[in-house]
Amino acid sequence: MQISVLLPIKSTIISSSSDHHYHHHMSSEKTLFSSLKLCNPQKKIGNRPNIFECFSPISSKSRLAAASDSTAKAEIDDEKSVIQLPGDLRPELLTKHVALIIDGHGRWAKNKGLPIEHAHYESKQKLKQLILNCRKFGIKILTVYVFSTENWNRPKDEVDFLLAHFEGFIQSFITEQIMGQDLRFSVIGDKSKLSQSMQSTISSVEEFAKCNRGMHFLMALNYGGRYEITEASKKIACKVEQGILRAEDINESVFEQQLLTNVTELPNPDLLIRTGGELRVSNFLLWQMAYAEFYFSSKLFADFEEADLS
Ligand SMILES: CC(C)=CCC/C(C)=C/CC/C(C)=C/COP(=O)(O)OP(=O)(O)O
Repeated sequence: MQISVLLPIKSTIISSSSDHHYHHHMSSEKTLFSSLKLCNPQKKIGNRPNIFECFSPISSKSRLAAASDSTAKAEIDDEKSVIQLPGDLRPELLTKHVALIIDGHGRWAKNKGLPIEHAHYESKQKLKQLILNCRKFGIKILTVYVFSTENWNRPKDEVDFLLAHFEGFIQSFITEQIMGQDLRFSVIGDKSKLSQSMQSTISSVEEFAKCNRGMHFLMALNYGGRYEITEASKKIACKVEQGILRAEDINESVFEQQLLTNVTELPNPDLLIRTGGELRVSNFLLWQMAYAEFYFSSKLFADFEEADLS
Protein backbone atom coordinates (compact mmCIF):
# COMPACT_ATOMS: atom_id res chain seq x y z
CA MET A 1 0.00 0.00 0.00
CA GLN A 2 1.31 3.43 -0.85
CA ILE A 3 0.42 6.90 0.32
CA SER A 4 1.43 10.35 -0.82
CA VAL A 5 2.93 12.85 1.56
CA LEU A 6 3.82 16.46 1.01
CA LEU A 7 7.46 17.34 1.31
CA PRO A 8 8.48 20.93 1.93
CA ILE A 9 10.55 23.22 -0.21
CA LYS A 10 12.35 25.59 2.15
CA SER A 11 12.94 29.22 1.32
CA THR A 12 14.98 31.69 3.33
CA ILE A 13 13.47 35.04 4.25
CA ILE A 14 15.68 37.55 6.03
CA SER A 15 13.90 40.40 7.73
CA SER A 16 15.30 42.96 10.12
CA SER A 17 14.14 45.56 12.57
CA SER A 18 16.24 48.26 14.21
CA ASP A 19 17.76 45.88 16.71
CA HIS A 20 16.96 42.37 15.46
CA HIS A 21 17.93 40.34 12.49
CA TYR A 22 15.76 37.37 11.71
CA HIS A 23 16.91 34.62 9.46
CA HIS A 24 13.74 32.82 8.75
CA HIS A 25 13.77 29.47 7.11
CA MET A 26 10.08 29.62 6.50
CA SER A 27 8.60 26.46 5.10
CA SER A 28 6.62 27.49 2.10
CA GLU A 29 5.40 23.89 1.94
CA LYS A 30 5.01 23.83 -1.81
CA THR A 31 3.59 20.51 -2.80
CA LEU A 32 6.23 18.12 -3.92
CA PHE A 33 4.55 14.77 -3.89
CA SER A 34 6.45 11.68 -3.11
CA SER A 35 5.23 8.12 -2.96
CA LEU A 36 6.21 6.25 0.14
CA LYS A 37 5.57 2.83 1.54
CA LEU A 38 3.04 2.93 4.35
CA CYS A 39 5.45 1.35 6.83
CA ASN A 40 9.00 2.56 6.59
CA PRO A 41 11.03 -0.55 5.73
CA GLN A 42 14.23 1.04 7.07
CA LYS A 43 13.08 1.30 10.61
CA LYS A 44 13.95 -1.45 13.01
CA ILE A 45 11.34 -2.14 15.64
CA GLY A 46 13.49 -4.85 17.14
CA ASN A 47 13.46 -6.06 20.72
CA ARG A 48 13.78 -2.74 22.46
CA PRO A 49 13.87 -3.43 26.20
CA ASN A 50 11.09 -1.78 28.12
CA ILE A 51 13.13 0.49 30.35
CA PHE A 52 10.07 2.20 31.77
CA GLU A 53 8.63 -0.65 33.77
CA CYS A 54 9.50 0.60 37.26
CA PHE A 55 7.98 3.53 39.03
CA SER A 56 9.92 5.72 41.41
CA PRO A 57 8.49 8.30 43.83
CA ILE A 58 11.24 10.81 42.87
CA SER A 59 9.66 13.96 41.44
CA SER A 60 9.11 14.00 37.70
CA LYS A 61 10.76 17.37 37.43
CA SER A 62 13.92 16.00 39.02
CA ARG A 63 13.72 13.06 36.67
CA LEU A 64 13.39 15.31 33.64
CA ALA A 65 16.05 17.63 34.99
CA ALA A 66 18.37 14.70 35.41
CA ALA A 67 17.63 13.71 31.87
CA SER A 68 18.26 17.15 30.47
CA ASP A 69 21.43 17.85 32.45
CA SER A 70 24.06 18.88 29.98
CA THR A 71 26.38 16.24 31.38
CA ALA A 72 23.75 13.61 30.73
CA LYS A 73 24.56 12.60 27.22
CA ALA A 74 21.91 10.15 26.24
CA GLU A 75 22.51 8.56 22.90
CA ILE A 76 20.05 6.77 20.75
CA ASP A 77 21.51 3.89 18.88
CA ASP A 78 19.20 4.06 15.91
CA GLU A 79 20.53 0.85 14.47
CA LYS A 80 19.44 -1.20 17.44
CA SER A 81 16.70 1.15 18.68
CA VAL A 82 18.23 0.97 22.16
CA ILE A 83 18.52 4.10 24.29
CA GLN A 84 21.95 4.33 25.91
CA LEU A 85 21.99 6.57 28.95
CA PRO A 86 25.02 7.83 30.88
CA GLY A 87 26.26 5.75 33.80
CA ASP A 88 24.60 7.69 36.64
CA LEU A 89 21.21 8.19 34.97
CA ARG A 90 18.76 5.47 35.88
CA PRO A 91 16.27 4.83 33.10
CA GLU A 92 13.50 3.81 35.51
CA LEU A 93 13.57 7.35 36.96
CA LEU A 94 12.81 9.05 33.67
CA THR A 95 9.53 10.78 33.04
CA LYS A 96 7.41 8.77 30.61
CA HIS A 97 4.76 11.21 29.47
CA VAL A 98 5.35 14.96 29.36
CA ALA A 99 2.48 17.37 28.66
CA LEU A 100 3.31 20.89 27.55
CA ILE A 101 1.36 24.14 27.39
CA ILE A 102 3.22 26.65 25.27
CA ASP A 103 2.26 30.16 26.25
CA GLY A 104 3.57 33.68 26.03
CA HIS A 105 3.58 34.33 22.29
CA GLY A 106 1.69 37.62 22.48
CA ARG A 107 3.99 38.95 25.21
CA TRP A 108 7.15 37.81 23.42
CA ALA A 109 6.09 39.64 20.27
CA LYS A 110 5.01 42.74 22.21
CA ASN A 111 8.30 42.88 24.13
CA LYS A 112 10.15 42.86 20.84
CA GLY A 113 7.76 45.15 18.99
CA LEU A 114 7.07 42.46 16.40
CA PRO A 115 3.93 40.94 14.91
CA ILE A 116 2.75 37.83 16.76
CA GLU A 117 3.59 35.63 13.75
CA HIS A 118 7.28 36.06 14.64
CA ALA A 119 6.60 34.58 18.06
CA HIS A 120 4.76 31.65 16.49
CA TYR A 121 7.64 31.06 14.11
CA GLU A 122 10.24 31.25 16.90
CA SER A 123 8.12 28.93 19.00
CA LYS A 124 7.97 26.37 16.22
CA GLN A 125 11.78 26.24 16.22
CA LYS A 126 11.80 25.72 19.98
CA LEU A 127 9.20 22.99 19.70
CA LYS A 128 11.29 21.11 17.12
CA GLN A 129 14.28 21.20 19.47
CA LEU A 130 12.15 20.04 22.38
CA ILE A 131 10.83 17.08 20.40
CA LEU A 132 14.39 16.08 19.50
CA ASN A 133 15.53 16.43 23.11
CA CYS A 134 12.62 14.43 24.53
CA ARG A 135 13.33 11.67 22.03
CA LYS A 136 17.03 11.78 22.86
CA PHE A 137 16.33 11.38 26.58
CA GLY A 138 13.93 8.50 26.17
CA ILE A 139 10.64 10.27 26.96
CA LYS A 140 7.93 7.95 25.63
CA ILE A 141 5.12 10.44 25.02
CA LEU A 142 5.07 14.19 24.50
CA THR A 143 1.68 15.90 24.29
CA VAL A 144 1.70 19.56 23.24
CA TYR A 145 -1.25 21.95 23.37
CA VAL A 146 -0.88 23.94 20.18
CA PHE A 147 -4.46 25.15 19.63
CA SER A 148 -7.40 25.07 22.03
CA THR A 149 -11.12 25.02 21.28
CA GLU A 150 -11.10 28.64 22.55
CA ASN A 151 -8.33 29.77 20.19
CA TRP A 152 -10.88 30.31 17.36
CA ASN A 153 -11.70 33.58 19.16
CA ARG A 154 -8.34 35.04 18.12
CA PRO A 155 -8.16 37.42 15.13
CA LYS A 156 -8.95 35.56 11.91
CA ASP A 157 -5.57 36.39 10.34
CA GLU A 158 -3.75 34.88 13.29
CA VAL A 159 -5.93 31.75 13.29
CA ASP A 160 -5.36 31.28 9.54
CA PHE A 161 -1.63 31.77 10.02
CA LEU A 162 -1.51 29.29 12.90
CA LEU A 163 -3.45 26.58 11.09
CA ALA A 164 -1.32 26.89 7.95
CA HIS A 165 1.75 26.86 10.17
CA PHE A 166 0.63 23.62 11.86
CA GLU A 167 -0.12 21.94 8.56
CA GLY A 168 3.31 22.87 7.20
CA PHE A 169 4.91 21.60 10.41
CA ILE A 170 3.19 18.22 10.04
CA GLN A 171 4.04 17.96 6.35
CA SER A 172 7.70 18.82 6.85
CA PHE A 173 9.29 18.31 10.26
CA ILE A 174 6.93 15.64 11.59
CA THR A 175 7.07 13.68 8.33
CA GLU A 176 10.88 13.78 8.38
CA GLN A 177 10.92 12.53 11.97
CA ILE A 178 8.50 9.76 11.17
CA MET A 179 10.54 8.60 8.21
CA GLY A 180 13.97 8.87 9.77
CA GLN A 181 13.52 8.58 13.51
CA ASP A 182 10.67 6.17 14.17
CA LEU A 183 8.44 8.92 15.64
CA ARG A 184 4.80 8.07 16.28
CA PHE A 185 2.30 10.84 15.69
CA SER A 186 -1.32 11.56 16.53
CA VAL A 187 -3.52 14.62 16.61
CA ILE A 188 -6.04 14.83 19.45
CA GLY A 189 -8.93 17.29 19.28
CA ASP A 190 -12.03 18.02 17.24
CA LYS A 191 -10.64 17.49 13.75
CA SER A 192 -14.04 17.92 12.09
CA LYS A 193 -13.71 21.72 12.39
CA LEU A 194 -10.42 21.75 10.48
CA SER A 195 -10.16 22.25 6.71
CA GLN A 196 -10.43 19.22 4.45
CA SER A 197 -6.80 19.69 3.43
CA MET A 198 -5.68 19.72 7.06
CA GLN A 199 -7.79 16.67 7.88
CA SER A 200 -6.33 14.69 5.02
CA THR A 201 -2.75 15.76 5.86
CA ILE A 202 -3.30 14.61 9.45
CA SER A 203 -4.80 11.26 8.53
CA SER A 204 -2.09 10.50 5.92
CA VAL A 205 0.72 11.32 8.33
CA GLU A 206 -0.90 9.46 11.24
CA GLU A 207 -1.35 6.44 9.00
CA PHE A 208 2.24 6.66 7.82
CA ALA A 209 3.51 6.64 11.43
CA LYS A 210 1.27 3.78 12.48
CA CYS A 211 3.96 1.09 12.40
CA ASN A 212 6.53 3.18 14.28
CA ARG A 213 7.67 2.32 17.78
CA GLY A 214 9.63 5.41 18.89
CA MET A 215 8.50 8.40 20.92
CA HIS A 216 4.82 9.28 20.49
CA PHE A 217 4.17 12.95 19.72
CA LEU A 218 0.57 13.99 20.38
CA MET A 219 -0.46 17.33 18.97
CA ALA A 220 -3.50 18.72 20.80
CA LEU A 221 -5.16 20.72 18.03
CA ASN A 222 -8.62 22.21 18.44
CA TYR A 223 -8.49 20.37 21.73
CA GLY A 224 -10.42 21.05 24.95
CA GLY A 225 -10.57 18.84 28.03
CA ARG A 226 -14.29 19.51 28.57
CA TYR A 227 -14.99 18.75 24.90
CA GLU A 228 -13.12 15.46 25.24
CA ILE A 229 -14.96 14.43 28.41
CA THR A 230 -18.34 15.42 26.94
CA GLU A 231 -17.67 13.39 23.78
CA ALA A 232 -16.56 10.38 25.84
CA SER A 233 -19.77 10.62 27.89
CA LYS A 234 -21.86 10.72 24.69
CA LYS A 235 -20.13 7.62 23.32
CA ILE A 236 -20.76 5.76 26.58
CA ALA A 237 -24.40 6.89 26.67
CA CYS A 238 -24.82 5.60 23.09
CA LYS A 239 -23.43 2.20 24.08
CA VAL A 240 -25.81 2.01 27.02
CA GLU A 241 -28.71 3.07 24.78
CA GLN A 242 -27.81 0.35 22.27
CA GLY A 243 -27.57 -2.24 25.03
CA ILE A 244 -23.83 -2.85 24.39
CA LEU A 245 -22.90 -1.63 27.87
CA ARG A 246 -24.69 -1.75 31.22
CA ALA A 247 -24.66 1.43 33.32
CA GLU A 248 -23.33 -0.49 36.32
CA ASP A 249 -20.32 -1.63 34.27
CA ILE A 250 -19.10 1.92 33.65
CA ASN A 251 -15.89 2.51 35.54
CA GLU A 252 -12.76 4.66 35.18
CA SER A 253 -11.12 2.26 32.82
CA VAL A 254 -14.20 2.07 30.55
CA PHE A 255 -14.37 5.86 30.55
CA GLU A 256 -10.67 6.26 29.80
CA GLN A 257 -11.04 4.07 26.73
CA GLN A 258 -13.36 6.65 25.20
CA LEU A 259 -10.94 9.55 25.66
CA LEU A 260 -8.91 10.90 22.75
CA THR A 261 -5.67 9.95 24.48
CA ASN A 262 -6.65 6.33 24.02
CA VAL A 263 -4.39 6.49 20.94
CA THR A 264 -1.44 6.03 23.25
CA GLU A 265 -0.60 3.33 25.77
CA LEU A 266 0.28 5.73 28.62
CA PRO A 267 -2.41 8.41 28.41
CA ASN A 268 -1.75 10.07 31.77
CA PRO A 269 1.14 12.56 31.87
CA ASP A 270 3.45 12.39 34.85
CA LEU A 271 4.63 15.94 34.27
CA LEU A 272 2.95 19.09 32.97
CA ILE A 273 5.15 21.98 31.91
CA ARG A 274 3.59 25.36 31.27
CA THR A 275 5.64 28.28 30.06
CA GLY A 276 4.68 31.96 30.18
CA GLY A 277 4.09 32.41 33.92
CA GLU A 278 0.36 31.60 34.14
CA LEU A 279 -0.57 29.13 36.89
CA ARG A 280 -3.48 27.23 35.38
CA VAL A 281 -4.25 24.22 33.16
CA SER A 282 -6.53 25.98 30.64
CA ASN A 283 -8.80 23.04 29.84
CA PHE A 284 -5.87 20.75 28.97
CA LEU A 285 -6.04 16.99 29.65
CA LEU A 286 -8.38 17.52 32.60
CA TRP A 287 -9.01 13.83 33.25
CA GLN A 288 -5.50 12.65 32.47
CA MET A 289 -3.74 15.22 34.66
CA ALA A 290 -5.20 13.85 37.92
CA TYR A 291 -1.82 12.75 39.30
CA ALA A 292 0.58 14.85 37.20
CA GLU A 293 3.18 17.11 38.73
CA PHE A 294 3.11 20.70 37.52
CA TYR A 295 6.10 22.77 36.54
CA PHE A 296 5.31 26.40 35.75
CA SER A 297 8.06 28.40 34.12
CA SER A 298 7.94 32.18 33.87
CA LYS A 299 9.90 31.99 30.61
CA LEU A 300 7.95 32.75 27.44
CA PHE A 301 8.00 29.66 25.22
CA ALA A 302 9.94 31.35 22.42
CA ASP A 303 12.73 31.97 24.97
CA PHE A 304 12.52 28.52 26.57
CA GLU A 305 15.81 26.64 26.51
CA GLU A 306 16.86 23.15 27.44
CA ALA A 307 18.66 24.60 30.48
CA ASP A 308 15.35 25.94 31.84
CA LEU A 309 14.33 22.39 32.64
CA SER A 310 17.12 21.90 35.13
C1 LIG B 1 4.01 24.87 14.10
C2 LIG B 1 3.88 24.67 15.55
C3 LIG B 1 3.45 23.37 16.06
C4 LIG B 1 4.15 25.72 16.35
C5 LIG B 1 3.98 25.60 17.76
C6 LIG B 1 3.91 26.87 18.46
C7 LIG B 1 2.67 27.64 18.33
C8 LIG B 1 2.60 28.56 17.21
C9 LIG B 1 1.72 27.57 19.26
C10 LIG B 1 0.55 28.45 19.36
C11 LIG B 1 0.10 28.38 20.76
C12 LIG B 1 -0.58 29.59 21.25
C13 LIG B 1 -1.73 30.12 20.51
C14 LIG B 1 -0.10 30.11 22.40
C15 LIG B 1 -0.69 31.25 23.08
O1 LIG B 1 0.23 32.28 23.40
P1 LIG B 1 -0.43 33.70 23.64
O2 LIG B 1 -0.46 34.43 22.32
O3 LIG B 1 -1.75 33.54 24.31
O4 LIG B 1 0.58 34.42 24.59
P2 LIG B 1 0.26 35.59 25.65
O5 LIG B 1 -0.24 34.89 26.87
O6 LIG B 1 1.59 36.26 25.85
O7 LIG B 1 -0.76 36.52 25.03
